[in-house]
Amino acid sequence: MAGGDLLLPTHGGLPVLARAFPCRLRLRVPAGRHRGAPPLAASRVDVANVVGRVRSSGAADTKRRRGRDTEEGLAFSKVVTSRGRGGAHEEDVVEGQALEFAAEKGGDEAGGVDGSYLSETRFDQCAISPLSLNAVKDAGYEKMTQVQEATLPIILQGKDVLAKAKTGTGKTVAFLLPAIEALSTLPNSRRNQLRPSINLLVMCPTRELANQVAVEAKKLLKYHRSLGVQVVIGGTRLTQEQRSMQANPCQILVATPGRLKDHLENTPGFSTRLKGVKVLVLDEADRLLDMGFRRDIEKIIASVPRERQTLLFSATVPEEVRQISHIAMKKDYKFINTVKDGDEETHSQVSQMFTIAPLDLHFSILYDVLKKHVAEDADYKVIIFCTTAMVTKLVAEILSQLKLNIREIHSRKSQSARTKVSDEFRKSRGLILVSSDVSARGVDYPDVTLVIQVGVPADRQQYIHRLGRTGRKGKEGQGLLLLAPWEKYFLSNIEDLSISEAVVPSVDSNTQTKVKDAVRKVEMRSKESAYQAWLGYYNSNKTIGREKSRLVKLAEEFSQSMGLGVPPAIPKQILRKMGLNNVPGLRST
Ligand SMILES: Nc1ncnc2c1ncn2[C@@H]1O[C@H](COP(=O)(O)OP(=O)(O)OP(=O)(O)O)[C@@H](O)[C@H]1O
Repeated sequence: MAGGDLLLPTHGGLPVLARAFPCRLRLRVPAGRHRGAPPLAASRVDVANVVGRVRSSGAADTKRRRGRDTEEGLAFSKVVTSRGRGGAHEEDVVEGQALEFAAEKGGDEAGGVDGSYLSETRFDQCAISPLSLNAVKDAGYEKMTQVQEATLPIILQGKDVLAKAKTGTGKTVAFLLPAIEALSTLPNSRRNQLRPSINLLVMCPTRELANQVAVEAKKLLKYHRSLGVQVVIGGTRLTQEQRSMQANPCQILVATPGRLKDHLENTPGFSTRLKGVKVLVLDEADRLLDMGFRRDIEKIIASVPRERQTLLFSATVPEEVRQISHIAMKKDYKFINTVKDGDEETHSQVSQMFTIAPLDLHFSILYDVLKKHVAEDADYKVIIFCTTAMVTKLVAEILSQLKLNIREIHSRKSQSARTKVSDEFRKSRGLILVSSDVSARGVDYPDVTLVIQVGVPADRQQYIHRLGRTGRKGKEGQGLLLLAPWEKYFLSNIEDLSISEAVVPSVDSNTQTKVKDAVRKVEMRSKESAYQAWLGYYNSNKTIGREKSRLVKLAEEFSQSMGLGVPPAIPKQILRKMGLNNVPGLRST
């Protein structure tokens, strides 16, 4: 950074970004863009003392959906133009009834800076069983969160519900608790069979999230001795899961779509067990209903009884998800939106910044920001999101060479390694997790201090969910989006969020040399894989992948940033799969 000064509003703000950027920043305040804040009196303030908020307005109208194979660098994305945001009221016309619950500011609760995620209603004021109530107490929950308060009575009535609530505000308990209540009233005979029916099926897009949901379910089941929970997520041999389901069949199943489909097709008696489903939950519903998972989900829905209760939960519910929610829910479902009309989908206590810098500076900037953050906050806990599994691996290797305390998680790691890293990161501080989108949604790592997104996220939703790994339960957090100049177009998708520009840090030559050395030490194979994955990811990006000759030039820039004079060659069949077999400038093997 040019050692610049910070132009800040003087009306307040959080001293949080100082940790990520203890150097001085220049915030760009777009003219006439702030809303709902007192007039901004810009003054020069050291960023180490205070960071202000800058609000922008305008609605993003372009939403993207992507396939789940981005991890392999073979993603596809489809641009869908919605009718605009804040559509809760329009949506009444489509189907279902929209209910809005204003999340007004509350006091400072549960250790957070913003208690607004909690309601004033205590669990013991609700019509839930003493068994559940005791478990809720043991879990340390006293008041309900806003989304729990808003959805519980309606779910207990047996209604289908589509619920939207910001990240980290307790949606898991919101669907699990009433679903468990519904199960606990089923006649005992159903539960005592040798191979009992599955009565509650929870679908999650990732293995980590499925495991986490099962852990939360176990907490709530503590006193419901006759109810059990099981997870089927893949990553282990199918036979192993089959054996454990046979040895200890449970009424609650948490699953990822691919593996559930495998069991439907290959596990004797499994489809019969699914005929007992009373409640179906799609956690991260918009993700499960997008093109990457849609087919599997449709098949799963066709395998459970039509007469059931369905609950769809997410922090983001784009218009197109409302349009297709009839795939899963009854016509008279309730849409419960706890994000107040006009409020942002992200948390106000999370400061968001973006930086636009040439690709060849990204590793140095990343190191610089991390070094400063680590030095400022002994309790640091950082997640860095990268575009693909292989780019994640590369970034983790570079940062490890630089002696930072790095862990790595993505789809190419074994499930046991993923679980180990995930458990460690949940419990620890002083760690940096470099991750692909396997950690983007739902995973609840407490006290993450900073989320960095390197490269353009798949879509607006993914940006919001990744950012949502920090600032959970009303706590402070920071987010940084690091883009190359040609990725700047993405900002129009998030221009309604409170995100401000930070100028490019001026990384000193010592740091640059150190980073170059670290990059040089990384194995060639990692670089080759990262290059291939990078090309696949951006090739499938509707904006960047449109012009192939430009894409090839940008990929060359990426390969140079890894210190390679000549971009690596790519196997012919992979180039063909990407539709890049005859593009000049690409080398093939
Ligand atoms: N009533 C409550 N009081 C205090 N803490 C709660 C309460 N309900 C849930 N929590 C805790 O809040 C945290 C966030 O919950 P959860 O992971 O369900 O959030 P979420 O809304 O599903 O987030 P995401 O959108 O990222 O999936 C968890 O640690 C959970 O244990």
